[in-house]
Amino acid sequence: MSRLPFNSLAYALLQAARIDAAVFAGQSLADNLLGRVDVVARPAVQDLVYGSLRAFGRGDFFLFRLLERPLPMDEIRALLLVAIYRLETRPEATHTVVDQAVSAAAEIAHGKFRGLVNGVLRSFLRQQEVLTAALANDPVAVAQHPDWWLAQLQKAWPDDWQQIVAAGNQPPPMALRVNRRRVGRDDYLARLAAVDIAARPVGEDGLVLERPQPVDRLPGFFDGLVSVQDPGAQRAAEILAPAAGSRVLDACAAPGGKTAHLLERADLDLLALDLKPARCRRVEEGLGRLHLSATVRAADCVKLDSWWDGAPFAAVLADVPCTASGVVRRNPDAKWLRREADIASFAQTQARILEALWHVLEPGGKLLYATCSVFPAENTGQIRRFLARHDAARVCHEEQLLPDAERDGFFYCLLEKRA
Ligand SMILES: C[S@@+](CC[C@H](N)C(=O)[O-])C[C@H]1O[C@@H](n2cnc3c(N)ncnc32)[C@H](O)[C@@H]1O
Repeated sequence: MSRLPFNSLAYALLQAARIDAAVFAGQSLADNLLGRVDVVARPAVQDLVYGSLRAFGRGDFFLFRLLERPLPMDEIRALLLVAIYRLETRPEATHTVVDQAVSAAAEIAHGKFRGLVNGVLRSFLRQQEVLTAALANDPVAVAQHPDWWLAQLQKAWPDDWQQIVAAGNQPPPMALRVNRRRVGRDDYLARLAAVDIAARPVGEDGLVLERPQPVDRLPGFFDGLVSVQDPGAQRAAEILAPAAGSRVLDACAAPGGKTAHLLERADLDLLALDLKPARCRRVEEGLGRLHLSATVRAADCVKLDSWWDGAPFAAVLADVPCTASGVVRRNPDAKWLRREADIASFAQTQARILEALWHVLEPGGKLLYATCSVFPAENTGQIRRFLARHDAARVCHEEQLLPDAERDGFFYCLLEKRA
């Protein structure tokens, strides 16, 4: 238990350091690590965690030069990274930040490292200009992505890799999907304007907000008028666009953003599967808020015997698990936790899922393969290998979205099974 007041910077720094340390130990932010933080401090902690992890390559560069010997404690290293991030991004009242970091250090390992934290942060402030100039020669520190990741991007996207990296280092934009069953997009824009929230249309149902907002500020959110969803993710329902009344499978559905979008656009006989029961509950909660309905089941979509009744589907969405290399700004931990070999391992899993789902698609039916990755082995490479195995498969549409100020990075390939 910490004795620090929940609204103090010291508490926020301490909690952010503990979460960063958990990430360095292999845990994912997706495991709701922020849930353990007092709700008063959560926005501040979230900013420190996401910001320091996005900038980890930079912070690590500084620490390597500031420390005389490696640190024995990951929580202290994380505290220094978080404090340096804060000092760099909000350079006012730097001495207060140092003092608050020292108070946070008092809560770790019986306060043994208070002097070290004080000394390292004060050296950082003294040497900040020189260290920042030196950073220009270190590609990992400048790009804030691991070297193998940069090499993959440079090979796949020789003209665009810098844009991809820059987008990955920014805080993500916040976008909404207007529930067209309940409200028109122009009407909803007017409702937002009435509460001083500026937004612009994107795609068929989307709105990008000028500034992120807590969902309780969004008119009608709890009544299902809108959902938070990236415009890149909204392309799935736009591309698959199953006809009203058709039998549709969403095979990797949780947390259910694309399931809901499909149902907002047409009345469907939709089966939503996900491997994990807890994640299936999130699909159900989302559908409940939006007043939509589908059959939701926890199942491994590859094991057809466990869930398939033998009746084929007219449309299948295969939004497969992937490296998430197109959405690093939303999961800044992922780029540091992943290893290069994960690309091949995801590609194998994806191939197994694609193979199984092809089997349940009716002749003449359409399957949309989707990833939120920018690595070709999971995208065009995957499809090329699939086409080599299946003569009846035809590509109707393919698109690779690269992350930018408006959208996350996604890949889509719409395949038709020739009758
Ligand atoms: C990219 S996410 C899906 C996002 C979702 N379509 C949405 O738009 O909200 C991939 C999901 O696939 C699930 N998954 C992974 N392997 C699976 C399998 N073999 N069968 C069913 N679901 C699987 C994961 O639990 C995860 O929830």
